[in-house]
Amino acid sequence: MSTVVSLPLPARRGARSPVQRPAPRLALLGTGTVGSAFVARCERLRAQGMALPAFAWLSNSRVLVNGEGDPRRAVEEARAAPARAGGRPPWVENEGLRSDDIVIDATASDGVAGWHSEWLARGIHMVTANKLGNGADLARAQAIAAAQRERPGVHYGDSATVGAGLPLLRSIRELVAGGDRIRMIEGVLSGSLAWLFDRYDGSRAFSELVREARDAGFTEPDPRDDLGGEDVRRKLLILARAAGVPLEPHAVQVESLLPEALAQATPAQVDERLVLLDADLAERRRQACADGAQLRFVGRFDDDGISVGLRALPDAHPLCAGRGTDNLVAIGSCRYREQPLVIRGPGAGAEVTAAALLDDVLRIARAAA
Ligand SMILES: NC(=O)C1=CN([C@@H]2O[C@H](COP(=O)(O)OP(=O)(O)OC[C@H]3O[C@@H](n4cnc5c(N)ncnc54)[C@H](OP(=O)(O)O)[C@@H]3O)[C@@H](O)[C@H]2O)C=CC1
Ligand SMILES: N[C@@H](CC=O)C(=O)O
Repeated sequence: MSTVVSLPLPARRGARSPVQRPAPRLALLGTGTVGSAFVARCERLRAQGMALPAFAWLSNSRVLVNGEGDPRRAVEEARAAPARAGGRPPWVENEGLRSDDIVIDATASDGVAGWHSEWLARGIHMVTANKLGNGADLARAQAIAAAQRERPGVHYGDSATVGAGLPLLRSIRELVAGGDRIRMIEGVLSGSLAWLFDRYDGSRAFSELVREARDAGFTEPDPRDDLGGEDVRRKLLILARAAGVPLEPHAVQVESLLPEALAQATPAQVDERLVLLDADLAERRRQACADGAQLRFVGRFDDDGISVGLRALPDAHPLCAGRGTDNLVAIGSCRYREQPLVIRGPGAGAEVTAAALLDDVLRIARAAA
């Protein structure tokens, strides 16, 4: 067997040597469910021979750890770090990032989301699972879009923010870029609520299932963000804005599942107050069954408005077809006028979300190569 070795071509006389740009590095914010799954996936694929940028550092709200050794150990170290007393998060003063590095936001932090446009403006790419960049105040989403316009080679990877990487955002952006107009988006956009209402057959209390969904990593760090409709509000805003409709959060009518005493609970009180969900949901389920219907938490955007809430849908309704954490979303447009484009698949969980983050990282790294 012969081995072919490619030798560098001699530089042409007088030709300028290409400027050596340092290789992009990864900086991970968040070492919880999604962040640790992201590191595990990177290191698994790296061990299989995939070329991936190296980690510069990893950080949570308590500590920043150098990622240049074994990033899995760095995650363990970060997760074991003691609580930090107040003040700014550890990465703020010492992030040391340079142009072309890639920040991965695997937090649910509003403060971190406030930095997205700042990093883009500095030529640092962003990849995010955190929906508070494009799914919170319109001004913040517009600042992110403006920073991207001003730095055309700098990327904002947000596939993980809706459908945990299902090709929802991508499809909408491609339709719009092709001259289509999005007229309607309707569907089940919460993986945890999809799982809860798929499982909720009356044999177990709803609150018990919420704990299971939280422990499985399907809910937001605070499950009230799912139960109150906030998570679906954010996702619908992200989709609507991607469709070119610049909506403010208050434009979304949200029907929350949270009783007042649970909505007002401190984080430490949430677990014991989850039982307050049970009576109302048991009654809604009983009524739905009597009517030959099923409960589904649905978001809808169209020319008449944008809303989020629990619906009792006939058993045969297409939105009742999802199983487990499936998201199931219909997109109506000028092109898809008679029959909507339908996208369905798992919409929550550490593994799919970590894969979506890594897909975005790889797209950026390959574009930069
Ligand atoms: N779970 C899922 O299926 C999906 C989740 N997502 C999104 O992924 C994100 C992360 O979710 P998940 O992993 O479940 O959440 P976790 O609560 O498990 O982890 C959150 C992490 O963020 C860290 N963090 C919080 N504030 C800061 C800060 N200011 N600076 C640095 N780190 C900070 C926390 O650190 P500490 O431990 O020190 O508090 C923790 O490590 C969320 O935005 C969620 O919406 C998106 C799609 C699907
Ligand atoms: N909590 C979210 C996780 C993914 O975005 C959900 O339930 O869908």
